[in-house]
Amino acid sequence: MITGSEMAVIDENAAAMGVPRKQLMESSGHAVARAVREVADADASVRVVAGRGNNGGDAFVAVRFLDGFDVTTSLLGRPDTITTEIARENWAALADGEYRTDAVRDSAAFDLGDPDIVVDAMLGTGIRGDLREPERTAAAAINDSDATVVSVDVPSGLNAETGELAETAVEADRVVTFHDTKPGLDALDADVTVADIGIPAAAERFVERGDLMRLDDRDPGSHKGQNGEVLVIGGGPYAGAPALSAKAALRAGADLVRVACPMVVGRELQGFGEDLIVRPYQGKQLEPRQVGFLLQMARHHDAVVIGPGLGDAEETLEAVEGILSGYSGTAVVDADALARVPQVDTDADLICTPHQGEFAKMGGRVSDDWEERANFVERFAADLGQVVLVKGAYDVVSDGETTRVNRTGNAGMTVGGTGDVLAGITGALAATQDPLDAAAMAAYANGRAGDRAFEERNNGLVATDLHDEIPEVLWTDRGGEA
Ligand SMILES: NC(=O)C1=CN([C@@H]2O[C@H](COP(=O)(O)OP(=O)(O)OC[C@H]3O[C@@H](n4cnc5c(N)ncnc54)[C@H](O)[C@@H]3O)[C@@H](O)[C@H]2O)[C@H](O)CC1
Ligand SMILES: [K+]
Repeated sequence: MITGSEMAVIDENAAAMGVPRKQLMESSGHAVARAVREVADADASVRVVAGRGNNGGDAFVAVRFLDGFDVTTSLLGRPDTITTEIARENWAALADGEYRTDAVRDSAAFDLGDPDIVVDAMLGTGIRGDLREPERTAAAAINDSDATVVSVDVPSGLNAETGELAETAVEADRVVTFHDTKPGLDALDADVTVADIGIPAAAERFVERGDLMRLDDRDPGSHKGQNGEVLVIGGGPYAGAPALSAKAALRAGADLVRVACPMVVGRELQGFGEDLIVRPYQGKQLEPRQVGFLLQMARHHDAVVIGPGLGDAEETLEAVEGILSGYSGTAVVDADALARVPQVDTDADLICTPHQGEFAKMGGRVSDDWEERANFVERFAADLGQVVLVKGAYDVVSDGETTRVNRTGNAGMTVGGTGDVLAGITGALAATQDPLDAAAMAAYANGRAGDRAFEERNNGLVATDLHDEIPEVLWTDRGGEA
């Protein structure tokens, strides 16, 4: 099962891989036509009732595959208000092909007639709220008629995000849904078929620009509040690492980032930027006596990043264990802090970000072959019950069930500090997103930022170069087409 918004992610990934949505629409339309042929007698009359989005577009395609039937296509609205280019093109193809079409101006002008079959293509995954006019009147007419109703993707009125059915929803006899079943379809008294529309498996496996659509405010799946507050627990032997993470978190959209660090590096850390809020504690390194204070702070943040620059002193790692075992929010665990993850008992949702060496130390199996590595990481994540992101030329992200692979990034990024940047981006995204999605998007964004920096700096790239590229990658450069 897949929600409408996750479908849009995969769709965009497919487009990024050279399979544009118009091609998918052609397959969708063909599948709808096949379903109509299955229920239609040779002399059946077919009435297509289409909305102005891509759900309607699928039906316009279907009409071209129904030559020989008595088909009339009604568009609910003016042709120039069709919302997407590809739906408009397929509508125009009907007009140019002398197919029988009409555009319904308002509900008073809608007359269903008495067709044998209705193709319900008013609303698909793009629905918001209850049916408005003229869709509402059309749905009532469809439900009053004796026609066999074939719904495209979902019955108009079913919300593919929540599975909720509007009171005025179309009552379908058959549903042809695409790629995978959608929430709510199971509960219907209808014959549901899932049509393969040619989305490459890679569009789900690999992280691509479509994954970043989850950051879109208009995403119907997102009920995220503000953009989150992140606490970085790092520093001691090193001051640069937590600064790199914290700045990356800010660039990745976090509203507030605080860095808790030993007093000895506090001033140096503050020197890295006025945007950083530094909360120094006594001592030269993290020790168990700070656990209480840090846990209290952590509770007031949406996500914690723990590890950058902490070092591996025994007291420090003991304190890490104390923090993780007392914390129940979301934490990104990086660098030396990773060592204690396998033995800690925690209620927190962890996102562990080891490179291959750290992963091996945690007990994971490594491999040079990314597919084999993906299997190893998946099993390790399943045993651990946490999200694991193993960095490499191909990053592997898994929660033990779903495993994603990221291909962005380049050899220039082997320079120190890029892992700290990744941890910071992951923390910012984990403040508002599901942990697995956050890790996948962060790996993609970090690599893309590195690729953009590499274009300018080549092998002279340094970790701070990535910071400036992050906003562009996350919010401007992610493409998207209708
Ligand atoms: N990979 C795939 O699954 C593919 C699916 N396709 C089909 O595209 C639709 C989704 O298309 P989209 O354009 O995003 O949205 P809709 O057509 O569902 O609706 C948008 C349209 O409806 C208006 N609207 C929204 N809410 C309401 C309402 N409550 N009442 C009335 N009107 C409403 C809105 O303003 C827009 O005009 C998916 O379901 C598939 O059928 C593609 O073929 C590509 C592959
Ligand atoms: K529909």
